Amino acid sequence: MITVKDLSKHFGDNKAVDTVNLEVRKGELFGLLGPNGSGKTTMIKMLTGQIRPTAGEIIIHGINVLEEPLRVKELVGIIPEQETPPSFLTAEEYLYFVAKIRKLEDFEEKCEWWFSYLDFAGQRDVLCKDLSRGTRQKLMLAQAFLHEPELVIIDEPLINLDPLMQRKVKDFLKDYVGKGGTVFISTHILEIAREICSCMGIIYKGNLVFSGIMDDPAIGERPLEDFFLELVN
Ligand SMILES: Nc1ncnc2c1ncn2[C@@H]1O[C@H](COP(=O)(O)OP(=O)(O)OP(=O)(O)O)[C@@H](O)[C@H]1O
Repeated sequence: MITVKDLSKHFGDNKAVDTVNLEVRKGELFGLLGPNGSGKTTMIKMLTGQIRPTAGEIIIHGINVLEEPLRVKELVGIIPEQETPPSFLTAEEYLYFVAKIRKLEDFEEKCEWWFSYLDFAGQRDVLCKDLSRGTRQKLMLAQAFLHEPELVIIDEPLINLDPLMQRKVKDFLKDYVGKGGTVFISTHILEIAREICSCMGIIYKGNLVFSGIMDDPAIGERPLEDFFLELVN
């Protein structure tokens, strides 16, 4: 589903991402882990066509992201880091707007499902600028999954959500990949990865220092935190 070859992004002398190679297969819930400033968001920005790499190649669903960014954006659901929906639309207007762009026909039913599942129907008529941060994140999750894309890429999926909503989103993500979807998340919260991801990559100082399944023999019986700290210290 995602193939990354020799991918780099340098900001001057800062090698934010440096010659990363990565494969994410269909049906995986892949977690990109790493300490602050290690290159997670830079990776996601390149995967989603928000910034151009310094070097390397990204193929998503057989499409070259650099050559056909719009085709990739049509196929993929995206939640960028700390993204906020347009301030001048209400929550419902925003979802309907996204549904129109995605050319969905039965969108009212789908929007209703999201309002109900994430329990924010009461805020549907509130302008996005006046929504709480958690409700904005619910809206961003709804818009990313509305067209049921084959791949969803999310920078910090559970940010600003309370424990109940975190539980619901985790269950939803596991269910989504169980039905054949693919989800790529970045997080610096190891417990999230341990709980929901089938595979993970660990990035440190721009280098991918580990990539494998969650019960990879290299991790063994150690707590994930110990394994992580050995790699990033
Ligand atoms: N637009 C930019 N210009 C210059 N440097 C940048 C830019 N964006 C990111 N960087 C640098 O690239 C490195 C990686 O940053 P990035 O945001 O990808 O890390 P991260 O792993 O997502 O961190 P965090 O967990 O703190 O969000 C950092 O050193 C950061 O300062």
